[in-house]
Amino acid sequence: MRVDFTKMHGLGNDFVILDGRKEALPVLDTVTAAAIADRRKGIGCDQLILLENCDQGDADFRMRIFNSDGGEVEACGNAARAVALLHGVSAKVLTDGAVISLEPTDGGATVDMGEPRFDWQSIPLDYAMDTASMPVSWGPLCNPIAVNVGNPHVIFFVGDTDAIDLGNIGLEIEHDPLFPERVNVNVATVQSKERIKLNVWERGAGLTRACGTGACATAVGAMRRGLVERKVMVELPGGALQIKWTDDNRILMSGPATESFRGSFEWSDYADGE
Ligand SMILES: N[C@H](CCC[C@H](N)C(=O)O)C(=O)O
Repeated sequence: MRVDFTKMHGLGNDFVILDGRKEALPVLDTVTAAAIADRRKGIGCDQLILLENCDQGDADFRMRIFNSDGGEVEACGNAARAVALLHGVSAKVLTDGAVISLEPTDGGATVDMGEPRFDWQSIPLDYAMDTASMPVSWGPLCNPIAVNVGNPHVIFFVGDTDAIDLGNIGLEIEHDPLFPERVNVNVATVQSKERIKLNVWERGAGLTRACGTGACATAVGAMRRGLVERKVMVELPGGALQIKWTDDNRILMSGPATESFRGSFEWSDYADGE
């Protein structure tokens, strides 16, 4: 079966988007997702995004998210903006993490990512702990905050995020038994009450040029510690996102999204054993 795709990115965090809403696609399993996402033998992307029809409540459609390791996860902020641009009009989208609201803007989108969760069971952690100031450390990284913004994040605030070799320490923290569903690792520097500099090691994808949910989690974590205002710019290697934590406890993320190209592939070239 020949399948069409759209290649997109949000600040360099890139996606292959498959739209199964008009024509049902074959079942997408972990092995096939990883093969399509593979940058050497596949099309290559940080996350594979699958759009599907859904009859759930007020959602217009469903967005499924597969990291480049093939694992299906709950949330992807940059992909949400890309899907908003692709869809072209406002929409409510069902994800495994929450029903999110997409609002296309000129060259990007604003996404209501829902409410943050801070209790240790919602991150989740393996045992009870104060998620606002965790008494743990890995090398130079210590005393993080943990937030779930649909997916799990741990955030370290340091003096200079670029001085931390996240490519070396990220994998160890991602797979630490403290995080039973693994974790996205954020290392941030608060530059002012309105600006944060951030690098992210993503669960199931490694270092990426940007991480929308990481920007959301880091901004809310910094706000929770009183380090920044409730509207901040988060500067990632690929560019900046505006994050706002509203008075009614919603996280609003605004930023660009870009369509790179469109193409098609033979499903059997990537499916396992088909
Ligand atoms: N690696 C993340 C999913 C993608 C998040 C990131 N690409 C974003 O823009 O939010 C996870 O496993 O939770």
